[in-house]
Amino acid sequence: MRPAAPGPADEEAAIAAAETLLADPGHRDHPLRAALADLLAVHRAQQERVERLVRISDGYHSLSRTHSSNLTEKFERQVRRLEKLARISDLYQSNLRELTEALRETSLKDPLTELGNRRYLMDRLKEETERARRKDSPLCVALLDVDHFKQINDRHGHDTGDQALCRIAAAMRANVREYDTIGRWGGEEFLLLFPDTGEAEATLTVERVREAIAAIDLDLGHAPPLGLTASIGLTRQRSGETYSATVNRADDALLSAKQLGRNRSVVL
Ligand SMILES: Nc1nc2c(ncn2[C@@H]2O[C@H](COP(=O)(O)OP(=O)(O)OP(=O)(O)O)[C@@H](O)[C@H]2O)c(=O)[nH]1
Repeated sequence: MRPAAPGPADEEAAIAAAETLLADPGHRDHPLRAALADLLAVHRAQQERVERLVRISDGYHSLSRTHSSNLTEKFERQVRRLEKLARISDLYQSNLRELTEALRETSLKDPLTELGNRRYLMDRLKEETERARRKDSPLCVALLDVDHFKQINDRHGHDTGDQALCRIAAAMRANVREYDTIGRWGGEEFLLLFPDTGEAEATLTVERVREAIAAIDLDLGHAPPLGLTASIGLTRQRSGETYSATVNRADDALLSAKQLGRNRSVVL
């Protein structure tokens, strides 16, 4: 069996024993005393060197621990800052999208009647003309003009005129299909666009709209209710023609309706 390796307690006991021997005046002239003193000195120097190395190594470890925890904190701070920036940028972009959409809607809407405005109608006319051509399907266009509207303004005031326009817009909205387009062409004139619709069906629709307008009684409060009428010109787009040519023919039909006595529709 091998003897167990000496531990720190053995080392301390050996040093104490050596020191006792060296301090004993009885061993002053012993031939091995000088060698024992040298050995003890060498041991102490080595012990000191080891302790210094341990201190340096401990210092280095604690320094590197501090350094790496500083780096981790710095990294986490940067990540938090980036996350905040990403959130701000997302919010900014969604606000910008909403604003752009609101601006686009406003630029295409008539503020009084809340129907599409002339710019919107031009876009729709263009799109529907192209679609009708692609699909070889019928497209009808009508122009509607309120009768004697100037008189309404002159006799009852501009606000009553505005109210009349809103009621007419509502009557139009209530009497067309979901995929028809209606909008304010300008002043007291409106445009109706009937995709995938032949002349006969479109005539029925514009007549329904005209009757609904004729049934409006505008409450004036102080005077008997005010009746309204409108004249309508309707046409079907011809093969290969531009939408402005179609609108011009609808305008001619509207003029005829006015000339024939108003409150009627004419198809050209
Ligand atoms: N209240 C109001 N009036 C408007 C608006 N836009 C246009 N008008 C008026 O509409 C009137 C149109 O008059 P005219 O073009 O002479 O037509 P009309 O009196 O309807 O006559 P006919 O079309 O021949 O039956 C003008 O007095 C315009 O000032 C609006 O937004 N509100």
